[in-house]
Amino acid sequence: MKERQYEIIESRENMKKFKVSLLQLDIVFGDPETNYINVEKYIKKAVSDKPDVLVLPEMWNTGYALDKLGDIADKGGQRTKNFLSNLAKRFAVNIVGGSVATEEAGKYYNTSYIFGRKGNLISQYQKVHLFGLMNEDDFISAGSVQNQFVLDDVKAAGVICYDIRFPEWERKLMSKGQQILFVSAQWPAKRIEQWRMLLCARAIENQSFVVAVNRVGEAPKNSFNGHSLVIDPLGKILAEGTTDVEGVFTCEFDLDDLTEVRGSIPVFKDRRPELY
Ligand SMILES: O=C(O)CCC(=O)C(=O)O
Repeated sequence: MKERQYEIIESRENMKKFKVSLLQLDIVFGDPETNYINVEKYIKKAVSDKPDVLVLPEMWNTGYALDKLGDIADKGGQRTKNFLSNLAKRFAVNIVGGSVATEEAGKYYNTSYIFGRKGNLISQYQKVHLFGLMNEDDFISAGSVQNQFVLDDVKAAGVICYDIRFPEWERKLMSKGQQILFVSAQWPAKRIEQWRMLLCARAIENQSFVVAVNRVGEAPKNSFNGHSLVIDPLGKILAEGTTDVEGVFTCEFDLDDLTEVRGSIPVFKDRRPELY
């Protein structure tokens, strides 16, 4: 697999910067050993950009090898938690750990772990909306808990892939002043235009930055072509991984932009939740 260092599409001076590194990786189907090695390699590469946070894709330990979960799901998420905690601490970087297949008390989950710069577990989340088209609901149990967290002093929330088709869920997550929505995905190439549009809509309606990582590469039933995105609160794409080779791209944005956008069109204040 070739590697590509992505370009920063937009970076301005003199702003309250927040820097994100997106790891738009390939995932080897049903092969956690190879995937942990590859993720570590790309985390080491990404930290040279000195990001505030690293973001990983969905189900990066196993891919959607759902019928093998009995052998390859991470029991209690222990391996992944140790792995991400050590790397977060070693490089003093926040990590939005995408998601991994985990086993908890005989059930399987699509689980995300968020770590702070000291290697501390900040939040964990089990995917709430399971994707029947890829038979996820036949193998995986749904979570029911929100994923809101603070990275340094930045308020954020996280969801996984199919969750972005449920704007009610993102609205709920983003309604307490969250500034960034993180999304980790394995979103197939054939619906990539929907991915782009849904994410821009989530950014506009929640007046927040969206940082979304999608994988590249092939799985037995699907092809993936990245198009990881960083989107500003007006829905403008700041960075996009438009190539289907794996790599890291890093983007900086100005959190102060939120104040202006939220001040000029105060949608959270103007909502009529009593009607809907
Ligand atoms: O909603 C879609 O089109 C893709 C969702 C998906 O691939 C997933 O949730 O894993």
